Amino acid sequence: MAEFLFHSYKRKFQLLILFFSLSLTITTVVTWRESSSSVCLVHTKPSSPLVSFLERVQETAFDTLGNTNFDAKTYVDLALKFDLSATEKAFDKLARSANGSVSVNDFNNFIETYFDGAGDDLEYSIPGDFVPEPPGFLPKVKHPEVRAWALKVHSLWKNLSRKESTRVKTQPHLHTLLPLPASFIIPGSRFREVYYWDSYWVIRGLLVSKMYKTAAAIVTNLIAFIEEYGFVLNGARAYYTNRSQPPLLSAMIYEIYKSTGDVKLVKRALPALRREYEFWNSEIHRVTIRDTQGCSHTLNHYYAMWNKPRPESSTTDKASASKLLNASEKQHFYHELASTAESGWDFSTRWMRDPSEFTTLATTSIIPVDLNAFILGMELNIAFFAKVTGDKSTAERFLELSEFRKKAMNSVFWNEDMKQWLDYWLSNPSCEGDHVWVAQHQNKNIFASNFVPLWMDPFHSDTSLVRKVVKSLKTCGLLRAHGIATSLTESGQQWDFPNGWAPLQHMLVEGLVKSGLKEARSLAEEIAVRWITTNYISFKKTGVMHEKFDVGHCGEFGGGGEYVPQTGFGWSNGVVLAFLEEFGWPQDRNIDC
Ligand SMILES: OC[C@H]1O[C@H](O[C@H]2O[C@H](CO)[C@@H](O)[C@H](O)[C@H]2O)[C@H](O)[C@@H](O)[C@@H]1O
Repeated sequence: MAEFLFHSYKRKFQLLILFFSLSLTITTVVTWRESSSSVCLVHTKPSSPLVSFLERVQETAFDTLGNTNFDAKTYVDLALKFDLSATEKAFDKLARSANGSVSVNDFNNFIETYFDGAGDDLEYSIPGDFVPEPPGFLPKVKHPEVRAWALKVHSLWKNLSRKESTRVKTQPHLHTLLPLPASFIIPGSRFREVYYWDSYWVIRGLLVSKMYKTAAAIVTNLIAFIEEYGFVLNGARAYYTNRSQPPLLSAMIYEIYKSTGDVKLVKRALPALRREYEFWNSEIHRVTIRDTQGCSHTLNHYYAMWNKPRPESSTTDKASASKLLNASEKQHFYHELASTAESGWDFSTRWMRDPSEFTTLATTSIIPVDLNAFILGMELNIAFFAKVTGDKSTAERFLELSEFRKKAMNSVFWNEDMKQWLDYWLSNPSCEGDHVWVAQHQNKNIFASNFVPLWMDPFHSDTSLVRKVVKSLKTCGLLRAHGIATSLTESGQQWDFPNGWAPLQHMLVEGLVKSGLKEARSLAEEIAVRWITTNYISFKKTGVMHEKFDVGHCGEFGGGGEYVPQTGFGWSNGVVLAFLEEFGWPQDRNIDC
């Protein structure tokens, strides 16, 4: 009887939810996530037949070629030479052994016959606004060696600039690469497509390089995502359509506008930004929490519309999930994996209930400090753009929203003892309605993200607050010989100690600088000098720019995580250029470890 009632209630509720889902701008399928303690709804996007097929190819590649030098992403980036049904037929005809492998020879022949290589559907394109030494480039960099290196970093935009081959547009069904209206800058190496949050720091670098058109082209692509999907995708691939990444599009447009005064761009972007704002505030990303005074606050969390292995890491995700017992636990874990990828911090102990157990990832049960700081920034930027375009009521509405969020962040995240903003763990899964704030649920572990609100105007303009935060940043253990560590936990995950990431250095440094406080600027410069030095020394040793660095060892790039360290690298280049623009490099300052 109880079971019957539960299922009939479940069906009615499901119908209700389906009705509401239709009104969401994103079309998702609603499924249930059941665990011993709760029943949650999970919104998921359907998979594309091409992506599902390429996952099978990836699986066979893994079984056939083994783990050495294996990168799962390569296989979902392959482009078909013939249509899917012909390719699938040939694949199904391959002779297999009991474990699903085929002979290396047969497999290689199949790949060669039926596919273009990963990245073959992209072409190098020298940006039209690139010049070897732009007039007015880095006027404060006087040291000849540093200047020569900065010019090399600037010239890397040529290596990282791509446009899609026309086939992507004319035969999109053969590609997982999504058709884009303009050319773009990629992060580098295996990341051969445009990425969302990486683009912010790429654009910061492009602005230093005076490449305004290249910067605007990137933004054009991201706006096109919103027009097509209702949000900015993690990256330009069919397998990234189930999630976004940290929302920084409005910040990109703000920076471009500041450099160019391009009102036309602002006008074009505004409706898209409002749509993006709706996406981040739709049911799946929204959490309501009541504070100790009884005030209700609305904040946001990460939530991917996916509960299967991530196609670009399918073999890895299945292996990680293998210790979980049932299908529902696996689905739950896959949902958390994809939601963590939405955070950009994939992966980190920050998101794990038990830092020693990867399968305890619980990102959707956390209200993250940095995400809410980014959305606060979005509210302020939309208000600013509305003002620029003469839309007074929108400007007022978004300013009011930013006030609400600031209050919410103060109530939910701020910890007066630690002088940091702390992520908040929801006491029950985020699917279960309103939450009541309790002090023990602030995550007391130290992460660089605990300082990200400083990047936002309402926080860095508060002098007494900045003084406290500066003290905390200096003493909390994150400040290392060669930059700010991501966390204090050495887990082997890439968004943990001892790795330092360019975006984290930049947000903290810029927040300190913007406060206008002398002591904050001097800490900012100290961090920037350490970071520039390690980037430079590693470049001298390896000839390339790296994706992440080991902040404990001068000139050493970072490691850990699920793929080998990558080079190129968009955001590292952007941050080095932005730091050199801000602080310069005097002739008499050595650059050495
Ligand atoms: O292939 C695994 C994951 O790779 C990406 O994440 C990492 O690289 C991105 C590009 O530089 C970066 O934005 C992200 O912060 C990194 O952790 C990708 O974004 C993930 O979705 C993907 O699963």
